[in-house]
Amino acid sequence: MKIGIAGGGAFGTALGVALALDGNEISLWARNPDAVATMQNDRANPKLPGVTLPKNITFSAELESIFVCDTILLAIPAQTLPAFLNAHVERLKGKYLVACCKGIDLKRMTGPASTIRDLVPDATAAMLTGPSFAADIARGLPTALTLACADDADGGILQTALSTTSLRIYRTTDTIGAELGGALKNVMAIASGVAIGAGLGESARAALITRGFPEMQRLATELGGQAETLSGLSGFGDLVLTCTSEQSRNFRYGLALGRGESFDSETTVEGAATARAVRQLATDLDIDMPICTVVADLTENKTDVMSALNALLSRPLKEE
Ligand SMILES: NC(=O)C1=CN([C@@H]2O[C@H](COP(=O)(O)OP(=O)(O)OC[C@H]3O[C@@H](n4cnc5c(N)ncnc54)[C@H](O)[C@@H]3O)[C@@H](O)[C@H]2O)C=CC1
Ligand SMILES: O=C(CO)COP(=O)(O)O
Repeated sequence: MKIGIAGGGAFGTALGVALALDGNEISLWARNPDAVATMQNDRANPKLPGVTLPKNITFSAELESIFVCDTILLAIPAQTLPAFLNAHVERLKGKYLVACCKGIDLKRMTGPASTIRDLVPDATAAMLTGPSFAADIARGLPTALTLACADDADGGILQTALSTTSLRIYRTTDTIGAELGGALKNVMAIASGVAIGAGLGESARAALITRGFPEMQRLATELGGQAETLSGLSGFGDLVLTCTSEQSRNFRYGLALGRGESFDSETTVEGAATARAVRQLATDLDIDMPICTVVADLTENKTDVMSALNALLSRPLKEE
C-alpha cells in the first residue's frame, strides 16, 4: 500500500520506517528542502540517530508527493495542523487523514481528529495515538497504539493498513477520548518533570500521575469522550510512559522548569500550549483542572514552583 506522511520530524519518520519495513511504499513530505535532501541521500534523520531509512521511503518537499496517496498521516505539531488543513483543503478531500499529533489547538479548542473533521469535512478523520517513542518505533521495538475513527468500518480499514509486525494497533470509535488522552498526558508529563526537577521526590510524582488521571477523565467526559478510553493506551498508557521517562520532551521540559533551567525553544513540547488551552476550557466549562492550570501558569511564568505546589496542597481536603 502507498501511504503519505506529512512531517519529517522524529515521529513522522519513525512511522515511515516501521511501515516501510512492513512492505509499504511511503511518500514522506517535509517542508525543509535541506532536511529532505539529507534523508533522501544519506538515508538518515538526525532526530533518529543510528536508524537507516529504508529504500521504499521517498522524501520530497513537494506536497503533491503525498496528495496522490489515499491515506495521509499528519505528523506535524498540533498547533500547526489547522493552518495546514486550511491551506490544502481541496487536495485533502476524500482522503483518510490520520492525525499523529497530540494537543489541543489553542484557537479552536479542539483535538487533532476534531480539527480534521471540522476543517476537512469531506475527508475521513482519524487519530493514531498511544504510548510510543519515535526512537522505539524506528528501531522496530514492539509498540501498541490506538487508532480512533468515528466510523468503525473506516477505523478497521486503517487499523489493518497501519498494523505491522512491530506496531500493534487497537481501535476505537471514541475520537474525543483518544485525542484528549494524548493531549492531556503531555501536561501531566510536564507536571511530573517539574516535581522531579524541583526535588519533590518520586512520591510527589506518583501523586501527580494518580490525581492527574481523573483530571484527564473529567475534561474528556465533559467534552463527550468515554471514561474507558482514558483507561486505555491513548490515556493511561501514554500517561505512564510520558510521566516516567526522560525520553519524553514534555517531561524534560518540566525537569528544566523545576530546576529553574532554560530549555531549547526549538524542541517540540506540545503540553505547554495544551495546558493553556485546558486552562481556558476549565474556565469556560467551569470544571476543576488544578494540575493543568498550574502547569499553564508555570509555562507563562505566572507562578513559581513553590507557589504552584502550595496551590495544589492547600486545596480543600476531600474524599478520594
Ligand atoms: N517524537 C515522539 O516520540 C512522538 C511524537 N508524537 C507527536 O508527533 C507530533 C510531531 O512530533 P515530532 O515529530 O516528534 O516532532 P519534531 O520536532 O521531531 O518534528 C516536527 C516536524 O514538524 C515540522 N513542522 C513544524 N511546523 C510545521 C508546519 N507549520 N508545517 C509543516 N511542518 C511543520 C518540523 O519542521 C519538524 O520536521 C507531535 O504532536 C508529537 O506529540 C507522538 C508520539 C510520539
Ligand atoms: O507522545 C509521546 C510518547 O507517546 C512522546 O512524548 P514527548 O512529545 O513528550 O516526547
